[in-house]
Amino acid sequence: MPLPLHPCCAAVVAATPAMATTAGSGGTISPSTAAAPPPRYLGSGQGRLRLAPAASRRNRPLLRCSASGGDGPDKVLEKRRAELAARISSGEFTAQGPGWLAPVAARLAKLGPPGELAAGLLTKVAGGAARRGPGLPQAVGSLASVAGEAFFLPLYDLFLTYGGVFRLNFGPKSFLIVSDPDVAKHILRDNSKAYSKGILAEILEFVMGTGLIPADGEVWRVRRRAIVPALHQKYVTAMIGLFGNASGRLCQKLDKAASDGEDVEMESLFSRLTLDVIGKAVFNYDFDSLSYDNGIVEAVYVTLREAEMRSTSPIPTWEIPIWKDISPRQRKVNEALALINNILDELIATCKRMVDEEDLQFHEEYMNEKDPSILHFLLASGDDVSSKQLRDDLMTMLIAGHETSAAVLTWTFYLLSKYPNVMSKLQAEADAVLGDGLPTIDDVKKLKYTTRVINESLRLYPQPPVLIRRSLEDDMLGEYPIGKGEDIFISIWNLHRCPKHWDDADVFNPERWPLDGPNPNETNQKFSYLPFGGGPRKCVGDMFATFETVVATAMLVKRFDFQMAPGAPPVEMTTGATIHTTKGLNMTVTRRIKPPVIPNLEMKIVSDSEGSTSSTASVAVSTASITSGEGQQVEVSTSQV
Ligand code: HEM
Repeated sequence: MPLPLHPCCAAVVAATPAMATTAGSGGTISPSTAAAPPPRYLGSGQGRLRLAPAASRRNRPLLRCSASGGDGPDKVLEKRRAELAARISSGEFTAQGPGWLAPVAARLAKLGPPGELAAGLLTKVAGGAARRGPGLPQAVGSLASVAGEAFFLPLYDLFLTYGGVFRLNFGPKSFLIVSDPDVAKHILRDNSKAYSKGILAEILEFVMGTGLIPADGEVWRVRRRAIVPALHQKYVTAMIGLFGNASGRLCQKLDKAASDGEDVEMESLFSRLTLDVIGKAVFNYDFDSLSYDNGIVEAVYVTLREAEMRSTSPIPTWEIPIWKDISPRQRKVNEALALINNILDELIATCKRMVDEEDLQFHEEYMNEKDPSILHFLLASGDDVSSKQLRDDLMTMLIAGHETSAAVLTWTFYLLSKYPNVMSKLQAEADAVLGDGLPTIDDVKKLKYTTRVINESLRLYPQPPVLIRRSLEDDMLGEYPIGKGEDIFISIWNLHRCPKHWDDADVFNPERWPLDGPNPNETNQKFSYLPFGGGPRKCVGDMFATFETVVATAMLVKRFDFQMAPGAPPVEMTTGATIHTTKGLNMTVTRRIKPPVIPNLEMKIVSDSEGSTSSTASVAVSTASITSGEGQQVEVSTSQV
């Protein structure tokens, strides 16, 4: 999920010409340019991930837009929207038929009456071929018309103009863009059998094979039934220790950076954190990427970046017969895949031996204490599956559970740096709930505000921002008939920012979710909020991912203050399966200062009958305040002794 990697957007990006925008700190929109080399950050030298955001991503053919600068995301989006809205209302995007049709028909019409007749016929035939339902609103896009935008941003503006279902024509390609909650529910839940993963499955085949995300039909049904039980309550609860351990290792790294006065690039650190977690959780492999780089970590990233590249490349060079064997890039990818597959095969073999030697009593909440991984559960359950399918499933979960959680943490910390009042509430909760040891399940249940922060971060930055489907038969989307073979993008970004559904849709406001209310999900939000999808193909790792991100966030904010590093490049978005930054999330991390205890002594002199004196002090620890994030005064403690 572009990265098509997770469940979704590969196709969006593949099908949509690469576009780029950067908004600088002043909130202006300008074509993206390579920035000056960023300052030195922890992880920027030796030991930095090869996917290093700063250098290598700058040249990647990804879609970009800005999320930041001093103005914060809201102002940038507002300004950009105003500009695009003006262009939309000028008719720039409005199409009467498929995008390519209008210019061709116009040229034919210039040829006189026979040409006019041909133009009329062409419009009729092509209109039918494009399966336009009556009145289905249409927009036409081109590289030039939306240059400088990330693909989901123009989709938002077009949604405001053309409505919850419209057709977007890009050259000869055409997509249906869905931003209406009822239509999303219809596709994802009520009539889900009539839709497949379409282009997504094609692009991810090289890495996920027929793993759960790209799989369709019977393969998907069988694998889903085998895998879902593995993520039972006891397993997810046991994982909390793993989340705490990995987050503790990250804290140590940050502690060192704080001592050394080095800024840190948080996006790649979050990527390492979630890689370490998912490796252990899915197949009991310790990547230990937070401690050092090794060949396998490198191989995982080569593979991830390749999937990302394929999702954004207009020409599928990897399918050209000779090229794919001689291209150094493809050779590297093949080597990386071979390495990962070998390791997975070894892990499967080791786990099989463990299961064989075990005095096995399999039951619903079965879990091996030494190896609680999903792989162990699957083998112990007697899952009758080929090694290739098992490998595909493990690889799929590795990718699905890694990039998404890392992206959620990245954008959460970005938002926290912009909203210091939220940060201080979060820190107050972490102080109150967490002790010095690792968090327990009871702690996690008490971290209600932290959970709301994650819920709200996922609303503003859904990972992935778009889901992909293809219609397998004729259907009705609301009032519009559609044909078989339509490629559909369900824009979670649009649903999550729809001004009709959300007050102050662009504002990060965890308070919109009451602490004592239910955890927001697609059902109680009527498909206006679907961070984990919905219907039968809903994410299998939703609870896992929520606990993981809650534990990491609480542990980090309890120990450190986070601010954007001075002089750091503005935070810009690139879109793949998840939303990445283009140049990393460069932050200054400082150990939190414990509030000074200021005794408020009211001395009373007391004389006893023998004339000696003593003093009693009623001591009140007064409220201390420290300066947080962006200069805001934060109340940190009040207590009576
Ligand atoms: C915050 C982190 C995560 C987010 C935001 C997220 C989001 C999603 C979404 C939106 C879908 C639906 C895709 C679609 O309908 O096309 C999905 C599917 C899936 N996710 Fe996640 N996910 C996360 C973490 C995880 C984790 C940790 C795992 C594994 C342990 C995981 C495994 C999967 C799988 C296997 C599917 C495919 C399910 C199917 O098609 O039956 N995800 N995820």
